[in-house]
Amino acid sequence: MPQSAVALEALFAAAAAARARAYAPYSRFLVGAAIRDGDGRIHAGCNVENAAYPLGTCAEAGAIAAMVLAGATEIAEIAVVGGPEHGAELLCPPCGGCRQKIREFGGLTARVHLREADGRIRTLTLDELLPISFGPEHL
Ligand SMILES: O=c1ccn([C@H]2C[C@H](O)[C@@H](CO)O2)c(=O)[nH]1
Ligand SMILES: [Zn+2]
Repeated sequence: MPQSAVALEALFAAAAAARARAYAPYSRFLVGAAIRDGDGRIHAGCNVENAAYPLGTCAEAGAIAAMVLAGATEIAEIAVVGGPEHGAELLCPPCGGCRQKIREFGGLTARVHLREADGRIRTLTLDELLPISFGPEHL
């Protein structure tokens, strides 16, 4: 079934609103992510950096934590937006660690939506972003 453009717009709007809350005083690269769970609910997160640099967390991790706190454990789709604080939005693909975190709750079929600098939306499955991956069913 083709996805409604309105529903996708709502997911990107939630990701952009989360990005506006990002705490990124060190990289000054602001990221927002929004998940639609298996029940259609949206959960968002932003990156949160730390003076002890490696302790910073990605926006996707924040959105996953919000989803789990809300009682959901299935990622149907996730939108990610990012870019420098004082500059145009850029394509912001999830880092390797975030791909694995999405894998935990989204399986191979979770859809990952990214937005190009020109506004064009690119959609990939988790399996395309993280082929031959390790997941909960291996244990
Ligand atoms: O998947 C990613 C990759 C990077 N960042 C954040 C981490 C850091 O705060 C900033 C620059 O790496 O972007 C995310 O939020 N998600
Ligand atoms: Zn990440």
